[in-house]
Amino acid sequence: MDALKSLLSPLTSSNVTNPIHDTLKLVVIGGTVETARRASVSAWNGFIDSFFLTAHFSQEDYPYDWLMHWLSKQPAWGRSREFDITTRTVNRHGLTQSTSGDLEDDEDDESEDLATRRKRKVAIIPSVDTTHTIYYRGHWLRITRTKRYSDFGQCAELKISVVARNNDILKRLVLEAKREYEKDAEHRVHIFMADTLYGGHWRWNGARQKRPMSSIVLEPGVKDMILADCKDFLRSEDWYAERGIPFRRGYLLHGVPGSGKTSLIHSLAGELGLDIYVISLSSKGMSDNTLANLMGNVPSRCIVLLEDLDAAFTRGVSRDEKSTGAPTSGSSSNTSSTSTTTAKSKEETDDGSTLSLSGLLNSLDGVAAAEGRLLFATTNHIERLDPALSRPGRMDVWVNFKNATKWQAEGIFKCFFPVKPVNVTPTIDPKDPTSQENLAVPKRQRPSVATHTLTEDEVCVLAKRFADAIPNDEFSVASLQGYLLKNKTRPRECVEEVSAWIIQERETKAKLKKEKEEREAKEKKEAEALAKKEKEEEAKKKAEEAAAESKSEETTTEEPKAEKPSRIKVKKVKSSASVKPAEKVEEPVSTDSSSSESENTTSGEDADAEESVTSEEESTIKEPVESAEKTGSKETWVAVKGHPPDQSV
Ligand SMILES: Nc1ncnc2c1ncn2[C@@H]1O[C@H](COP(=O)(O)OP(=O)(O)OP(=O)(O)O)[C@@H](O)[C@H]1O
Repeated sequence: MDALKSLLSPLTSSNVTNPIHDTLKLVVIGGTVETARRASVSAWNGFIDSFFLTAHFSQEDYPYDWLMHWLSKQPAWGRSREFDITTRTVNRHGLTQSTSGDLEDDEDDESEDLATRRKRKVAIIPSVDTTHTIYYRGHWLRITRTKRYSDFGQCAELKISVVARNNDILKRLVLEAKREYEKDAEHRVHIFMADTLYGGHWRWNGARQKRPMSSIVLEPGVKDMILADCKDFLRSEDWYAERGIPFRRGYLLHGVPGSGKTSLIHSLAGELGLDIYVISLSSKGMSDNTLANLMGNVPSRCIVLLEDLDAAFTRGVSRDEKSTGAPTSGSSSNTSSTSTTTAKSKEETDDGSTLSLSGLLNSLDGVAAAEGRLLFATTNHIERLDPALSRPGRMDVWVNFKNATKWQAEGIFKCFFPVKPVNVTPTIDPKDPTSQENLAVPKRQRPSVATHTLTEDEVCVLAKRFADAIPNDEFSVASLQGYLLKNKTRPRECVEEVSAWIIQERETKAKLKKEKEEREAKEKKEAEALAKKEKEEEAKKKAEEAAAESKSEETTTEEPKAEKPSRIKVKKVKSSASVKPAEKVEEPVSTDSSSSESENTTSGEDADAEESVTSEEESTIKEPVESAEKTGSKETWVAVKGHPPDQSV
């Protein structure tokens, strides 16, 4: 106490006028005030916290999305005084729809260019680490958005605090947010992509508009069959449980590219209200563990899509022949493919992908595999799949997708040119193709589909003519769609010009086929040459190794048996030379600069002959072993031949 008094005395004594003392006085007073302030703030926070209920929502889980979506619709959220402005609206937290904070450009768009640009919406999101207060059902909610760094990278978190006796208000808030989110998501399908980093997790990839089932044109009954099967499965959980059958169902969609496999899955997801979880088995870093992790972490009701199932096994052949699902096909057993595989194998194993067939099978129906999911797998090469993979229980329903039939051609034409004209702008003369082509109309006035007026009869007649012109099973639906897209505003011309298009397509196909064949032939030739070269190099290497080995044996046998006749050693050299290429024996001779001139020009066989001669000579020369050791292995070899360094010089 006395010490404190003595410290403060210079400050309190009235007769001190020294400026240093004044400064000290201020510092002490300021420090005391600040300490008091901090203490009171902390006491207040403690007091408040004892009344507040706080909930945390992590971006990694769905409630975060529901709440961000709900918040995006609150006026107070949009009026935040500290905010980020972003155009990156494709975002898991639902800012793809208009939010209360969005900036809208109200100007009428005059040009097509502007109409396109206008779609880029500017959104306002309250910035991180600031607290916002929102009034909700008689309570003030304190909301803070923070960012933290998790194992999977950056991760946002939402903290909501409310003064309340129990957590009913927070429960109501979460449920309301969930309902609103689901209502808005009704028209979209959420896509999640497998991320193989950090042991495998799901990354939200966007929400796509639902695709109506009517836009998928398949042979009659196929769509209905699949849809009915999926629906039946989803409501049969108890049935499966009663019989002890794992509640899973697999669909294998196989066939030509561009025939509608992916589109059908997208459309089914929309119809069934399920999200899609996409796994690419050939992606970098995919392993048994990663796949098991991913499969174990899908929600109970969803579609899991394994795209291009065969691709994983095409790689797998070179990765681990024992454990992959690739049956040994004719093509893979020929020389060229083997050598190509060998050449690629290093590159493929380097990416850390170690997926095996057993790993894949386990993740599909092992004990840890998720239940309640619909598994869809697509492939263009069903013949490459292992039968174990496609057996019932793993793939219960198989659907073959072929090139377009006449029936499909007619159907897709009708999809493009529906009977009723939609929102036809009166200023456009539908019969004038040039005015139809000009679709640079502002979005609000622009019809959602092509501007044409065709009666039902006209559409039927045109569709029939179009289908008649299309050969069965030659063109994919995707290529027909491409042609129709080019002519989306010219239905009549589209039909008239279809024969010319077919000829052109055939020519292009033939040209591409020829180019492909040439390329393949060239690649095969190169691969064969490479394989031959590799073989030769390998043989050469082996010969070199054997020669080196025999030489070292010779050296080691020489040391303890320095006194023995050297004929034995020579015999050894001779025997090794008889199985290896002659030049290998010659090599040490020719590189030995201290050897005689005749040695430099001697062939391998000559060398052998010479060796026997020199060794006989050598038997009469008692060479000190030490001198040979001093000059290294080559010189030792020479010494054996009777040319000790001191003699040759
Ligand atoms: N049967 C179909 N009905 C309607 N549209 C189709 C059909 N088949 C293909 N398409 C159209 O062709 C395009 C490609 O289709 P999709 O991606 O579904 O084919 P895919 O069979 O999955 O091809 P790939 O095997 O190459 O992945 C899509 O834009 C789709 O609209």
